[in-house]
Amino acid sequence: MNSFYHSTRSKLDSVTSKQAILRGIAPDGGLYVADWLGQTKMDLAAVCAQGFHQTARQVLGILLPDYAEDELAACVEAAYGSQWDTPAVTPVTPLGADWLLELYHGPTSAFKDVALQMLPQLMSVARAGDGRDVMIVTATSGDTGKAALDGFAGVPHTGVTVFYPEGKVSDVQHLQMATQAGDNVAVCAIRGNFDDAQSEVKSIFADEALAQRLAASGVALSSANSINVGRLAPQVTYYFDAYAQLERAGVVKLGEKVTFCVPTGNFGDVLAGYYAKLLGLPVARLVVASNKNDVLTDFITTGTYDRRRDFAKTISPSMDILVSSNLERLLYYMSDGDCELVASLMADLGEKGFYQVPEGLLAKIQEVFACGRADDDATRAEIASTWNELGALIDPHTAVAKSVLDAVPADGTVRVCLSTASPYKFSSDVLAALGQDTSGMSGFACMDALEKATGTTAPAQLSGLRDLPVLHKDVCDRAKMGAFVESSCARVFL
Ligand SMILES: N[C@@H](CCOP(=O)(O)O)C(=O)O
Repeated sequence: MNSFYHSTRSKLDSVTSKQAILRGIAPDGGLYVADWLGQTKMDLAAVCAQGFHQTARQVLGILLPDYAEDELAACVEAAYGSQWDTPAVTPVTPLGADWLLELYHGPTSAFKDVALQMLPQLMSVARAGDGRDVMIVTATSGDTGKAALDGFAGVPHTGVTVFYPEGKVSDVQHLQMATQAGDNVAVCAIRGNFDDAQSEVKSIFADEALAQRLAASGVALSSANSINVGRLAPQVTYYFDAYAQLERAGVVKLGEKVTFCVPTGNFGDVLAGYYAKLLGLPVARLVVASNKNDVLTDFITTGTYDRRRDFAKTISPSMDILVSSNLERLLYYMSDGDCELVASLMADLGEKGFYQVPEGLLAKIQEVFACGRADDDATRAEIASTWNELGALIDPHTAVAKSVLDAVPADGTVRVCLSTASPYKFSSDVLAALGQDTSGMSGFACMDALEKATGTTAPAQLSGLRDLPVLHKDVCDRAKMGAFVESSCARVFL
């Protein structure tokens, strides 16, 4: 069996998983995919009898086959250690009749930590055989940025540059990034939205002249976004581990199907669930939950992906995305590897702003994926009812998913709602959703009031932000992002 990755848009260029991780994105702008995905299955009975670490080693062993077992074992130990506030890493807890998969127990209080505590380990192993310095260039709508900064800060021969949309992340998300210390980090706000940042980052990766100038100094660029297969693969683990927790608790019988509801903008988190299904996890449905930027929900309903719509700023900012990168991978797998089709759909998206998939392809997608949307009012109502009726304090992204899950007709399956961030990253919106007047209150006053109102405690890494100096104040236009990356490389590596 071949164990290579290639682009979603062409099969000509085969690379190992280490090379795919180092590159981040394929040279033709496609995303790395593997035709052998799904040929090797996880042993579900074994998964149910073991913990998160062992499952992580096995998932990564399948998805990243050119890493040696001992390399992966070391990566897993380093990624999932005492920086997590629970040894379970991603515990599953009851949520009324459903279940909550808590993904926010890592150092930056968001699900991104599961992959971004791992990616620097994977990158370091891959880099050892390559020799170049690596600058990680990342676009964020709020959570990926801080998780990438935390993961890569201080990693030898590696730098990290993060771009976020000015004024479009929460106060806490902003401070998490703006206070990040480290000689190898750079943070810059951009005038625009997340899509502007992500599109420009992709243009930077495709800029051959820039690549040559950097190569002359021994520097290569890579990505910490879910376009990088090294970001995606670690996220598969928590789907299996959640299933194992439910099986051990007697909630599901071995082999019984489970539904997962995932709040998603860039489609990475829910695609990891699809990878888990391909690796043998009994998945009934993957429910895609959108906020007002409901381009994915429209697509799964109609087969037309149309980004020509107003970009909405919502109280779930990490999902404020209209160009959803990882859908490209799903199109590849669901079209049985039709690179030509994927390339033409992506060309349509770039040139016309929309594409329409063939009916048969849509039907295949709808067999696996359900969808729904929740606007800000529904999100606030869900935060309030989940707290008042179930005693669970959830963040706005989780509330979007919970609201969507509540609206999906019950089919008798056990249902798991992915909880992607700590509510304290969005203290003022969560406090307001609970009915408190937050006018005139600072973000930290809201955090304190939320603790008082609920008897819960903000993670120390969030409440401690108030004592840290702001180190990053750069703001630039989209057109200047390439120059910012180049100057970051010069500062970090030369
Ligand atoms: N929701 C993300 C946006 C980028 O998505 P990614 O999963 O591709 O990194 C964020 O919070 O930054």
